[in-house]
Amino acid sequence: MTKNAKMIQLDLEKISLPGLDLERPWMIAGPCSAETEEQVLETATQLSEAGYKIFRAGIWKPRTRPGAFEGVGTLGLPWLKRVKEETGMFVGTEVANANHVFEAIKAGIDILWIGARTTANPFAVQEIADALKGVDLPVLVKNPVNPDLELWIGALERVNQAGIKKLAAIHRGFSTYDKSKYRNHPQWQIPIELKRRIPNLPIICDPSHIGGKSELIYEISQEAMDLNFDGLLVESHRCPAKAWSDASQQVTPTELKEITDKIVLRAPQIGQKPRVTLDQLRREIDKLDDSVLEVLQKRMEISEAIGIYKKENNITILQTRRYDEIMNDRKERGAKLGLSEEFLTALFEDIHQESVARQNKIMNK
Ligand SMILES: O=C(O)C(=O)C[C@]1(C(=O)O)C=C[C@@H](O)C=C1
Repeated sequence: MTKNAKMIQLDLEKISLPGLDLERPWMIAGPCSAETEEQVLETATQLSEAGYKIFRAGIWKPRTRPGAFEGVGTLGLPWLKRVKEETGMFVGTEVANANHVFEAIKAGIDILWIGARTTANPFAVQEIADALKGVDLPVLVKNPVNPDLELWIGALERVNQAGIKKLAAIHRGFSTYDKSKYRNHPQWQIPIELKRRIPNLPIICDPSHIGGKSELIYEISQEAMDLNFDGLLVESHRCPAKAWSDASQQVTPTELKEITDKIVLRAPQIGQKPRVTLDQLRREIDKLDDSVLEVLQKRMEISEAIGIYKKENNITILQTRRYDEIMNDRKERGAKLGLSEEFLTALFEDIHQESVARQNKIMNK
């Protein structure tokens, strides 16, 4: 990701729903999938009683493997209509093709979103964008499954160019092959960079898909709020254990209420008073970062010297045993300093990659 990449201009309007003042954090809650009319209505009623105003339910579910529950399809749309009529909630669902868009609009759905697997496919996004021409609904675009910010921005641009101005992004984390505590790694730097490049674009976090487990929803939601996200899209089911899809990441409406009540909302702007100390702290960080840069530059110089030695002596660039030794030692010593293993792994992986790249240049000069 290039940090000095251009700012993106989107023609955006504040997201609004008739009669609803969207306050931070906007909450969109409901089951992963609409399963039965009764399950939809009961979950919505419980959520509405807990104070939530926007209901979500998946009608069309792209599943990884065939044979899994793929959603009830258009059969579920009248159930969402009943949710609107009986609870007064607004309703939202995911669309993955033009037909879904037409059906959802016909059924009076208030909010549409594009899922991660769809965002990864520009043809599919363009088809949806074309189907949305002339529509004035809020549309949310999830990040693509792979950590590709340009692809995410491209999807937002396609929808915006179709005339959708009530646009927001949903951060649902990124697929990884590595084992981690997350189902989809948050890679917070990507939504942060999105916010930097399109400052007026609201971003909602989907802690259910990032965490993959109900126990992680609170900490991910809190982190999103501390990063000044605008809202949360959370999966909630009347009985998570019996859910037909994503059972482990759903919470009951009561549990969701406990989670949201615990979230601390911090001010997005820095006030006048703490400014002095904040400025001082920032100067200290500036000085420390100078030292970090100097150390990195010195390390790369040494790496280049090793590169010359390797070239002259016909030795391969990659030395896995040494790399392993470095990783284990830095993680062990870093842990004693209170630095997380995840952070150190990513840091030393990046350093090693840059070091290898420099030696590669020398080798092949
Ligand atoms: O020790 C070496 O051989 C180096 O070139 C240094 C270094 C590193 O940057 O840490 C780089 C490449 C190797 O795979 C292992 C380690």
